[in-house]
This record gives sequence, structure tokens and C-alpha cells, in this order.
Amino acid sequence: MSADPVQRPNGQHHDGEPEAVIRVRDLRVAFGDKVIMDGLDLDVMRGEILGFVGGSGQGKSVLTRTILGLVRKSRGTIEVFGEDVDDLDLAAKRTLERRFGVMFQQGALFSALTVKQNIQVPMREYLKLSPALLDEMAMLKLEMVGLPHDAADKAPSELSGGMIKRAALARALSLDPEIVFLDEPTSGLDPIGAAEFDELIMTLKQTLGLTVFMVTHDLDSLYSACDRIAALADKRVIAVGPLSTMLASDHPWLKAYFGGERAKARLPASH
Ligand SMILES: Nc1ncnc2c1ncn2[C@@H]1O[C@H](COP(=O)(O)OP(=O)(O)OP(=O)(O)O)[C@@H](O)[C@H]1O
Repeated sequence: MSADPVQRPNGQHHDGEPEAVIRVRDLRVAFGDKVIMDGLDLDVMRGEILGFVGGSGQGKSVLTRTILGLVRKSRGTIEVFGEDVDDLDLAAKRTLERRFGVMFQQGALFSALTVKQNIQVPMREYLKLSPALLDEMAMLKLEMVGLPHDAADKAPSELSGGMIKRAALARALSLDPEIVFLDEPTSGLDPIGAAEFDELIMTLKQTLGLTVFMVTHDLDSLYSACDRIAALADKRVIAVGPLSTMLASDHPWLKAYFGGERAKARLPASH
């Protein structure tokens, strides 16, 4: 891979232009005859929290998995950090994987491992570290996500829903990624837990300069945590921008989603 572009915490490239860390163009993904995405374009900018919305089964998870290289595309380009992923050899792909952190729906922790061991799974795969250093790093990640030290030796089954999410986030952060993918991170949390998790994501974005790609149905997260929102419908991204762009859209799905009583009741006073 070529040298990284100069990183700026405010998402600016060195020439002052915002930098797209993920650039998807004309993407088509199909399973047999079933076309999931066709002609999809999307940019994810460095340092932003991008909320990704769309009706159930529209392809939000498939898009995430396609960007991560887990699903084959039948057309289009995906550039990550300025490089076309099709041009990368195996070694470069592995290097790229280390710059991603992924938190799957429901946390997806290994139930037979402790929290600490879960956090150490990616470290063991990619880094050659002594057991003492592995422990030290896992404890740092625990602190980063606001979990107490005594959570380290617990099994996932001993944790509350909110703690499981935090442990899964700690694992996603284990290799100090530049981009984290979060699949419905606040689903199943009560409103207080969800708001605390959003706060945590915003703090990590500020302190680590993280870029966050967050699939979510949570209106509060969209309103309070996301810098921009991208909406998936009709097999492509139909709108992308701040909340005001979503509210101004004439697309029937967006009108129903953001114009419904539930959405309006939660809308921040400024809109
Ligand atoms: N491996 C696969 N083989 C065949 N079809 C698949 C595969 N993975 C996903 N699909 C189909 O692709 C479509 C999009 O699925 P996806 O999980 O991305 O939806 P989603 O937008 O994330 O939905 P939800 O909000 O309900 O999680 C669905 O119809 C699903 O059945």
C-alpha cells in the first residue's frame, strides 16, 4: 500500500478538502437473480460519524460486508484510503483489515472466552505480543469503553446488555482502527444505555479521530450522534447529508421515516 495521506482530526485532507476514506461507485451486488444493490454510490469522510439507514432487508448489512470484502460485488469500485480494493494483493488486504474495526449486531462475542480474551482475539491474530503486554492492552481497551477492570475475567453471559455492547466495542478497537463499522449498536439497549453508548462513540470520535460507519434504526442516535446520514432504498443511496437533507427529501421512504409521528416527536428543537 502507498503511504497514508496526512491525517487531520477534523477530517480535512492536507489540501483542505474533506477526505473520503471510503469511496463506493456504481456498486452492484446480487445473490443469484436477487439484486440487492445496483448503481450505489457512497462516500464516508474521515472523522465523521455516518449513520446508515434503510428499510429492513434493503441491504445495509450486505453493503457493510461488501466494503469489508466479505461479499463479492458484481460491478463497481470500492476505494478505501484512496486505494481500489481490487488492486490489493493478499498482504495489502491484511494490512487494510487492521485499519478496520467491526462490531457486529448483538456484539457477537465468543461465549467460551472471557471479556479480556475476546478483546485479545484480533491482537493474537495480527500482533506478536507477550502475554503481559496483551493483558495490558486489553485493560486499556476496557478503560477506553468505560468498563470496570473486574469485567475482564467475566464471561459474556455474566454481563448486562450494555456491558456486552461495550465489550464488543473494545474488541472492535483492539487494533487501534481508523474506521469502525457498527451494526445497530444501540439495539436492545434502554434509552439511557443507548444515549450513553452514543456519548461514548462521540467521545471516541473526538479523542481518537475515528471515522464511524454506523448502521442504525435508532432515531435518537441519528439526531444526536451522526454528522451525516445516508439512506438506502431502491438498491442505492437515495440521499446523503445532515439531518436537514433527510427532512427536505421528497422520497416516499424518507418522508415516512423522518416524517412519521415517532420521528417528529423526537426531533431536536432546532429542526
Ligand atoms: N449470503 C446471502 N445469500 C443470499 N441472500 C442474502 C445473503 N445475505 C443477505 N441476503 C439478502 O440480502 C437482502 C439484504 O439483507 P441485509 O441483511 O443486508 O438487510 P438489512 O438492510 O441489513 O436488514 P435489517 O435492517 O433487517 O438488518 C435480504 O433480502 C437478505 O435476505
